[in-house]
Amino acid sequence: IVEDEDPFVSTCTNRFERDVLCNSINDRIDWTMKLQRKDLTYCPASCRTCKNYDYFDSNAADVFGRGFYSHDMNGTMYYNDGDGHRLKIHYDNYGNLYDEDRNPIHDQDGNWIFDPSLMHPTTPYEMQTFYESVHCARDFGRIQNIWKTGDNDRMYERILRDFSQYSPTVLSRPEDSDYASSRTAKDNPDVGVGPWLIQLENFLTEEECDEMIAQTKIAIEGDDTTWAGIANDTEATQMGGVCQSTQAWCDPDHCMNQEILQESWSKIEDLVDIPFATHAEPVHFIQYVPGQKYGSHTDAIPDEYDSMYGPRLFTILFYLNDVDDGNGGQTCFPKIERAYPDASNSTVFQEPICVQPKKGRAVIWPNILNEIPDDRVEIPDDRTWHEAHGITEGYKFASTVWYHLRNFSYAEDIGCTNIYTDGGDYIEYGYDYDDFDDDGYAYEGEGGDSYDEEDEDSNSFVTSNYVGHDDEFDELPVAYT
Ligand SMILES: O=C(O)CCC(=O)C(=O)O
Ligand SMILES: [Fe+2]
Repeated sequence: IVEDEDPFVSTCTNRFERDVLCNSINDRIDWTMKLQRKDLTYCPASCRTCKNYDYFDSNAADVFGRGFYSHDMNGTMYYNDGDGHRLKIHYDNYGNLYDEDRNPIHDQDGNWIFDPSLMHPTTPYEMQTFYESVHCARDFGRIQNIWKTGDNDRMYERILRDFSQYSPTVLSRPEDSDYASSRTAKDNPDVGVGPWLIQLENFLTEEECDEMIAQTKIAIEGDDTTWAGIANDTEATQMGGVCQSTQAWCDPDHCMNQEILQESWSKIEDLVDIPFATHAEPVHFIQYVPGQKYGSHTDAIPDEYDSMYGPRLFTILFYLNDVDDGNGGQTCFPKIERAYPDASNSTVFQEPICVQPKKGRAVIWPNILNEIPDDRVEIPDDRTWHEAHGITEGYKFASTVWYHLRNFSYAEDIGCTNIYTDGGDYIEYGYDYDDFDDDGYAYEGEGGDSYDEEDEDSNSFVTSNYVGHDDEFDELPVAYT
């Protein structure tokens, strides 16, 4: 039973929500502990969330055959038998109903009354879905957005104004920004029009870059990969071949705590003016060897939009080593419009904007639009799709910092970021029925062997982040004149 002092519970004033709903969830959590999810010892995030799970409002005459059941505001369930009797009732994991003395309740045909809407999820997949939808639902009342409409533009403008030490270059900017008024696509064909895209030089020091490379290698090669969502070549193939690099997340307990990297984190926090510890995802590392590339994709993950921690506001990509011009490795933005008038004043399109990897260089771009309607419905910015060209020799090391609209570390603390924190497990447990046996238990071992296109809809992380389609390139940008 939950404790009143629990801050999560105190927001749930209705005993029904607290005791009936929360206990029913807790019952189920036990036997899914093998999934290594955090135990749910408190009420779902808020009463608002609980209300979505108000099973008991309906008149259930059709289930009972006669009479109906109901609940009072204290959360006690009643069976109204149609003969004027109102009995307290209970139910079990299978939705079977019991009277106050825990005897089965039968309908007039002698069948034990059962309500499927009360049935507990039976497979880890169902459990996981239920757990996440209730426990990890967005809580509008208590979890605030860190940005409002306009903050997106303001950040890039502030970077241009206040961070000359990084020699910022504008690769693209909104048509109507203050900055744009002095430069248009016409008089500066190199500048893209649409989303912000800013390049910064020497943002990370040599030492910081080397440390990140060292940490990337530890995450990829070492045993200590507790927080490493490694997507290797084999899995890349399963992901539709888009992401053919080796990737890992910086372990919050080790990698993120490295002394030398504290300076990097604080520089990033100064740059974007949003708390790093709360709103940034643990840093993501990428290693490329010849033959590997990263196909066109967006860093915006649709399923995150309604999540507790919200979408990725922007991406800061850091290059950790130099890659010579001729050796590939560029990050390109094929959808950003870049145009200039030719002799006859009609519009000519240029090649996509590309950035060459250079040690310490950073590029920053938005993943959501400047407008945040109602301060709650965020819109992904589809213009910042990007791809990384393959390299022809050596290595390319890069890292990405993703900031979220809402508090990521809070969501992490209460077990609501498992698509990240379980790392490689997201494939093993990746919402994939095929990974569970008939009794609903996850198969031992590697898992992830059954990922295929059909699973896309049910596997939010893998598909929405990594699976892009080459025909994205077929859309010509809209002319800008
Ligand atoms: O390596 C690059 O240039 C791009 C990496 C990237 O797009 C990502 O990590 O999401
Ligand atoms: Fe990306």
